[in-house]
Amino acid sequence: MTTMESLIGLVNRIQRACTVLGDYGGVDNAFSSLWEALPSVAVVGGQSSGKSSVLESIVGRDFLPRGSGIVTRRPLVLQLHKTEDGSQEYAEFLHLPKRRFSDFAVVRKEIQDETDRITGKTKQISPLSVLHQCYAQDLNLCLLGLLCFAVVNLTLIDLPGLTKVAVEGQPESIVQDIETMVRTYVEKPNCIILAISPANQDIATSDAIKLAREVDPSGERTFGVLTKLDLMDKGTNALDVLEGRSYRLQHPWVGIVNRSQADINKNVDMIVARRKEREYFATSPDYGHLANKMGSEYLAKLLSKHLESAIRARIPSITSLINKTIDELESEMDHLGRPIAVDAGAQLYTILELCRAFDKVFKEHLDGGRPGGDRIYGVFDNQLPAALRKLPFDRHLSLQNVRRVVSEADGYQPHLIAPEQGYRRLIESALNYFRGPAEASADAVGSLTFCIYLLLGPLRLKRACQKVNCRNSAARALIFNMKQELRRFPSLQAELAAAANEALERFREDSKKTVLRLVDMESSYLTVDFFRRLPQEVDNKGGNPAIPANPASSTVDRYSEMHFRRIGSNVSSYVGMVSETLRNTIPKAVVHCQVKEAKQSLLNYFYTQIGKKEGKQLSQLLDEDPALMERRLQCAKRLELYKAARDEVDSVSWAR
Ligand SMILES: Nc1nc2c(ncn2[C@@H]2O[C@H](COP(=O)(O)OP(=O)(O)OP(=O)(O)O)[C@@H](O)[C@H]2O)c(=O)[nH]1
Repeated sequence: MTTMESLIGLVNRIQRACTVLGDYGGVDNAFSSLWEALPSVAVVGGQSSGKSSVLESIVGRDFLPRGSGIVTRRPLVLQLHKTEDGSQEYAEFLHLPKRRFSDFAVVRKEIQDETDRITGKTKQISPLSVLHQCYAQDLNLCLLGLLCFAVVNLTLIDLPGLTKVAVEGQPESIVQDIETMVRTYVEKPNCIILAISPANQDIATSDAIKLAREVDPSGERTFGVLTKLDLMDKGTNALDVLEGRSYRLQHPWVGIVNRSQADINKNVDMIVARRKEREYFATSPDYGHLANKMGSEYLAKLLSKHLESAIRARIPSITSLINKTIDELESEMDHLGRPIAVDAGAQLYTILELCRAFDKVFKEHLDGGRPGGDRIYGVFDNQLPAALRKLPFDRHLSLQNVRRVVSEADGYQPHLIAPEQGYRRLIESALNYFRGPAEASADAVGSLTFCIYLLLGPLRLKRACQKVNCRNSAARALIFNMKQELRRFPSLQAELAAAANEALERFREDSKKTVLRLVDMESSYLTVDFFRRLPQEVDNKGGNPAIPANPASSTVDRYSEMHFRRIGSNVSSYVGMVSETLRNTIPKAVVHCQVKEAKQSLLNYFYTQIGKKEGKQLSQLLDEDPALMERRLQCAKRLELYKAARDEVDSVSWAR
């Protein structure tokens, strides 16, 4: 295969891919228009100027509806392909993908029918294009010899003719509508314009030239084609135009003689028509000297050369466009996640993977770098000490209460030396107050649940991601991916949330029991040392408490106010000591029972829950949203096409 042929194949395949993908020009598409990077040829001109006839000549096949009045009512996108030697020629339509037409008369009928289907049998026009592909055996030896120079497989676009007035059956806006539609094709910088003007009209009135000049002021991509040379008034000729004197174009004008309406009616075939055209120029007294630069064959050759250089010039931008699209598609595929496996083993694997990812992110919440863990510390550092400080020991150890409790404990026989029972009762009832804050700490560490919400709450995705330390972009990506993955499977997500909450609830209960036990332990055995070290009763007359009092003198004051105050203050320091201990041990117990446990066994818990499920239940957990599945399929299809296009670009050798 020559370089040019690979290039041609590439262009055609990419164009076909674009059309299939809906990346066709004019359609606003996220994948930006690859189509626009590829050259094509559009015929533009007034109504009945001979556009379809010119196009047919280039193709070398009779397949387009031609005639007087408005014939072309929809843009026709035509791609020419070369088939393998020996295989039959055929045509295909995008709207009939499986059908091959080998009779070109039927092709013409199908174009007409398809146009009628869209526009009705009216004189209305439609901007929807008909994609038509023509597969010819060997374009160089094409039936009529017409394409003998046309080595490039052309993509050609036949457009409705420009008009000046709306005729019966057409809306007033039609003139503007046609112009707008034609403009959308020809204003693209990749569009090579065949500006068709009939020679039997003054070139100054040419709609084609007018429009071409507007969209291509430099004339780089405009080819002036003068049709109907044979219909000029006797004694006149078009030499001024053809030799560039009337209106100069960047590329030379090409004169054409197409089949007349009479020829069409008589079914004059293309071989005959081309021969007649050649004879016309060869024998024309006016154009004889230009004969080798006139006619359909020459036009095709000119176009081929131009197209080749246009394609070459565009290759770099096509490559980068393809690569950009592939990148976009790949990152979208990453977000959409892998397709779900069908067999139970792989499904289980997917689920367990997600559980693992969930567990990992959850741990990161606890260990730092993510919100959640800090809340737990907040409980230990603020909430617990504040609650401990607020306990009503002042009231409990008021003189009045101490006296009452001690007296009640003494019963009928007041204590002799120290109110042992009274102390115990006072301390025990004071210690009871610790139960509240202890339990509350275990509850507050329900922040673990908050972490679960951060992870699983469907609406919190953005917020959770925002909360993640901005500097830590890898962590942000991890949580985003995991949430994105989980989001695919609402049932699994719900199941995970339920399992996590259930596990955390169990850990919380356990932690509550443990902290209460800590408090109970404090009441079960009092620190003897504390009491041993207590100074003995001192003389209430202002004696130094550090100096042991004389027991004989102190008995005098045993039931005095000072005595009870001292008891209260001793109990208070004991309780203070316990409070200090609990302030340190409650966090340990909570972390041990809840946080550590959650970190260690949440995953196991998931595994046990999931392990109980049967095959069918597993697939129910992976009940992905159908819209997402569809989106992934589309993406994958596009990706495949674009990758194939990239491979083709890569495989084209640019050596001439
Ligand atoms: N004698 C002669 N007739 C021509 C020539 N070119 C086109 N015609 C006739 O002009 C009429 C219109 O030709 P088409 O090829 O259908 O023109 P068109 O511009 O595609 O028309 P619309 O699609 O309707 O705008 C037909 O009857 C053709 O036979 C030519 O060079 N010489």
